[in-house]
Amino acid sequence: MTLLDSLRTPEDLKRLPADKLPQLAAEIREFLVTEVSRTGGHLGPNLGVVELTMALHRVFDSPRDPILFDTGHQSYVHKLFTGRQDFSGLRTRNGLSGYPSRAESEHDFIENSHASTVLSYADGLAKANVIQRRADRSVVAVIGDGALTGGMAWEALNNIAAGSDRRVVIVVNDNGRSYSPTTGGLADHLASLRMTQGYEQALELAKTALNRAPVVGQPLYEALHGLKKGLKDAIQPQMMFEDLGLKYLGPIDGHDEQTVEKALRRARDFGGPVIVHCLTQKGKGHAPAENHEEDQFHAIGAAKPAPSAGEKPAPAPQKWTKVFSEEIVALGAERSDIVGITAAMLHPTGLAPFAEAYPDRCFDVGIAEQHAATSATGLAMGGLHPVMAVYATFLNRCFDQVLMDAALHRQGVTLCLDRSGVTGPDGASHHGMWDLSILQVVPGLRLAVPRDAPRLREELREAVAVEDAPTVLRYPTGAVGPEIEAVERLGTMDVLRRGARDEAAEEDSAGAAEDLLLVAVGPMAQTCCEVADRMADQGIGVTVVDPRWVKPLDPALVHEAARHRVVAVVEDNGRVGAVGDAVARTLRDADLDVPVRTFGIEQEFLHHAKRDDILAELGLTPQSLARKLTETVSRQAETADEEPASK
Ligand SMILES: Cc1ncc(C[n+]2csc(CCOP(=O)(O)OP(=O)(O)O)c2C)c(N)n1
Ligand SMILES: CC(=O)[C@@H](O)[C@H](O)COP(=O)(O)O
Ligand SMILES: [Mg+2]
Repeated sequence: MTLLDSLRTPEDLKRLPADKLPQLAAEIREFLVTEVSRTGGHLGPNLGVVELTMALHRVFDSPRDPILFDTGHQSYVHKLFTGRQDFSGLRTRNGLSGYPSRAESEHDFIENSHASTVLSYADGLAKANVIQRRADRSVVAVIGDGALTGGMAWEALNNIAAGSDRRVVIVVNDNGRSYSPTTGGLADHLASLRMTQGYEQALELAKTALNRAPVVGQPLYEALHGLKKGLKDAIQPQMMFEDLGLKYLGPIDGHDEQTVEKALRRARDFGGPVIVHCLTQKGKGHAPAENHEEDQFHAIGAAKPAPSAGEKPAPAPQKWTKVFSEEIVALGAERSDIVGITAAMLHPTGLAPFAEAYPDRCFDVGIAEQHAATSATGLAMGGLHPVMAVYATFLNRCFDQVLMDAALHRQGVTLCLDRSGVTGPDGASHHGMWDLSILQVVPGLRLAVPRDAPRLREELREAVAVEDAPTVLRYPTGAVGPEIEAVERLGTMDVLRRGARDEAAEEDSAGAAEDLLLVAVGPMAQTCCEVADRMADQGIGVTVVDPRWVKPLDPALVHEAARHRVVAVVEDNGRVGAVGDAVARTLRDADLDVPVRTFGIEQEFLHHAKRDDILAELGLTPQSLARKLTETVSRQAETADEEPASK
């Protein structure tokens, strides 16, 4: 049995003799590399917090002292110490979440994987401890250097610093990276603090050497120490955290478990807000991760089965991100006013090639989507056309900036939302299921949902041509589907299939020449064409249209709807207030009394599982949609033949 096998609770860890901890750390790293390489997940961040998490659970008494993780992608080791060592189903249906999960353990608190929130939770929990006379308890918040570039973190620090009687231990897990090296003035300051660790070590060496030197040694060491203080002040003009009124401990080696324990005990016993600045390395102990320049194995995919002997590996499918990446580089060559903005996700959003081609025209603002959106508005006011690439779920973070900065000022800012719709293994706070709803209320904003690669290219070009309103494109994770050519374009809307109802069918009393108008939103076009084919086999006439721009909808949609018995809208977004509701409202406003059925994601928080499995569970498959719509059309046909038209 390994040491890791013997651990079921944090108490088991506390009982381990210190001299066993290096062996335990090695076992944990071997476990993480083996398991996460197979399942996929955040290998690099978790390899970087092995000793740190050991020390946390040996010093504090979780969950009495909550141990909180910002973003939560680095909580695998915490899970190992709190009774969860079966990683076989990590990030899959019914398997362990890749983030803390309150359903999994009392030791878990924050499930939201949106960065920079942990200090606010800690502030609240610490205030609750004081009010409820639990002031002897500590609240521990682990925040990465990347998450520390998010504005919320500084809002929280401002409040935490004001509570000298509140036991908040802030552990800065500083590995110098988000995905890429962390950017900005704060990152530089942290880097300069990291430098002092070098000074400390050098000084320790000097002190040891000098102490051996008779007589002259001690005074010389004092002089060196004074020099170091001067140097420190020179290099770090302001110890920012201490100026905020926060006790600062560090920087310390986050991989020296005993040093971390010692610092955490000091912090715990301080009795007020303390920052413990730990220097760590993402991917620590696994050379392929340590040496991975792009992101040190921040998030790796599940191992793919090796091709059988003689079998040629299938060509990698074209991904949505790659299509965007290529087109924005092409646009950058054609238009010198186009600039790129990322919130610490240069590679994952596909902006890296643009940044490589045009380094002066691409800005990584850190994990700061709110700043990104308003800075983009400033760039537009300054005569440029910014293209801001973010994951769809993180658009939520900057909704007010899109509304009251970009849209209110009618500025030509283009947002490209990757990972829209159901994403899958990252769970509830990562599914991009909100944007088609929340953006409906932004006056003047234009919203496109490309169905395939040519339409992404085409609609991106249409978007950057708009200079008096924000424009948005959204596309899903993973591989792009087959290209679907239109049979007709009506305004901005594409007709993909005309109903194939048998010729004998006359227009019914309601004037409907066709049975069903199927409005396919973006990539759901492939599913909807399959639905049309299935229903055609039942003799049901289905017209499939792709609006391309779902805001504003083209008036041609109303004319098409008037020729059909039923209208249905299928989208990969929460149903409430999304395109389906927009279509229904538009038809009502046109006094068109045609029934509208909307299909999408029920307005609930979705668990983690594979994207296709979740879409199937939601009924967003050709089989399920065809069955439901056949029933609807049949019912409507009976009703229409019984009642006079009211159109
Ligand atoms: C608001 C928000 N934007 C972007 C992301 C995507 N994201 C996940 S982890 C990460 C980097 C986090 O860096 P850091 O806080 O330093 O943690 P580390 O991975 O280095 O441990 C980013 C940008 C996110 N989770 N939340
Ligand atoms: C934690 C986080 O927000 C990201 O690391 C996310 O897990 C990446 O998702 P993709 O794998 O889709 O890029
Ligand atoms: Mg980091």
